[in-house]
Amino acid sequence: MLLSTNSKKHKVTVVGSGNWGTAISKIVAENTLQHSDIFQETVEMWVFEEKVEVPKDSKHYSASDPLCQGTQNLTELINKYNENVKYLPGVPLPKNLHANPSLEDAVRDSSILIFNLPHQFIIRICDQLQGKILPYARGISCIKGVDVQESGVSLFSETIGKKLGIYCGALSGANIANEVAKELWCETTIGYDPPPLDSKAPTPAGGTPSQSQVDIVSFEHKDTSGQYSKVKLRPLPIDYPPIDHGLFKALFHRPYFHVRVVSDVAGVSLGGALKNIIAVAAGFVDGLGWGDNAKAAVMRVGLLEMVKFGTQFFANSIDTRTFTEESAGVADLITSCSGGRNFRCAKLSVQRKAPIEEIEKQELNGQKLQGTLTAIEVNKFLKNQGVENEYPLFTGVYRILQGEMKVEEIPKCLEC
Ligand SMILES: NC(=O)C1=CN([C@@H]2O[C@H](COP(=O)(O)OP(=O)(O)OC[C@H]3O[C@@H](n4cnc5c(N)ncnc54)[C@H](O)[C@@H]3O)[C@@H](O)[C@H]2O)C=CC1
Ligand SMILES: O=C(CO)COP(=O)(O)O
Repeated sequence: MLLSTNSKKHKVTVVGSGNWGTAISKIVAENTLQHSDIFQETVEMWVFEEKVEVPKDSKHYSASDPLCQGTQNLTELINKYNENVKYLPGVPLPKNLHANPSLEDAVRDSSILIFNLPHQFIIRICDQLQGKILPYARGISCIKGVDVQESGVSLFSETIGKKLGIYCGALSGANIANEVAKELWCETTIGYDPPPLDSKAPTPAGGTPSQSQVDIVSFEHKDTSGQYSKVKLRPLPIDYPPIDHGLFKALFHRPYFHVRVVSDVAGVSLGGALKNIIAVAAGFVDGLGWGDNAKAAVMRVGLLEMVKFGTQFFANSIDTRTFTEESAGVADLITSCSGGRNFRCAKLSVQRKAPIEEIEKQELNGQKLQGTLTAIEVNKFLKNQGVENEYPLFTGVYRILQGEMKVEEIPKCLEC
């Protein structure tokens, strides 16, 4: 347990409750109990409410239980059974995790916000959150995707930060949610690098000002088009424990979930987004029965394209060693190309000769692929930049998804 002399405790909310959203909520709720001197024990998990039936093979199913009759609100089922019977079935959740269908209520008074939902939904959620969160909250984005707009591409950690006026870091790694939820050992990477503190702020006995002593720090986001936008970062009131690398380790590290905290938010975010395109390619070649060598070749070329993309478009903010040295890079690429959903659905789409969107609907029970959308979004950006041909694997995946290229042509496109 970390010792704290601060009078206020951090309240933590997880925005999202899918497969990974629920697994991360479990981890965080275990840690708020363990570190109850710095965190409020109850963790709020915002749930996009939907009607769900308790499956007949669930251990909770009983013909005499009114909650097992017909469809019920997912939040009620989660709170009654301490299990997300739809998105993380069979995994007991801590009792201090509270499923909340109201976004506004879930984030009220939370000083730490964890964003964990499919990337296509986050912008709308941020719009709904504006003015509803503590102005001095800090965020961590677990989202794997990039935000492509007319002006350029930005990381979701940046987009969230800009839209909500807060600082937001990122968490990503080789973390297939079902394995993590079963407490099988793995590693993850957290990127957190808030802006330098205002040196004019009063300092204790000549020391460096802590986050809580600074009035307002403005920091700049720059997207790939070179556009700057200023965000005023509100100070954390002095009575909270400071939010730093140590605090995030306390919040996320578990004996089965090993956390490394780094400063390279761009590397952590981009690695998680781009590897999903490569996992789709790996699934395609595996679907043809081409074996592990072909898959390894796709991964090699994909890793090079990840490094090139980071160097070309995020030169000022990225450390591309994150791709080769951290869980958020090569390790995530390997696990995703071995057993991730993007890989599995792409493989089935080739085997069944069916569009991948159809497989997604048939196989994932409401879970969402990120690689297919990301391939389309990244392609739009690369086209705008006039460099589509410099990324043959990313472009090949896009063309296959559009029906403009055959999976069998992947080797040809990698040689050109
Ligand atoms: N599942 C995994 O193994 C891992 C996933 N990730 C990443 O974490 C992020 C979240 O993924 P998951 O939690 O697995 O999600 P998921 O793939 O399970 O998606 C289902 C979630 O989307 C929500 N949803 C559906 N329609 C919505 C709407 N209109 N508005 C808001 N939410 C809606 C559902 O309520 C449900 O919570 C993604 O970016 C993913 O790439 C990262 C590591 C592991
Ligand atoms: O990101 C993941 C593992 O780290 C999961 O990838 P999928 O979304 O392809 O399952």
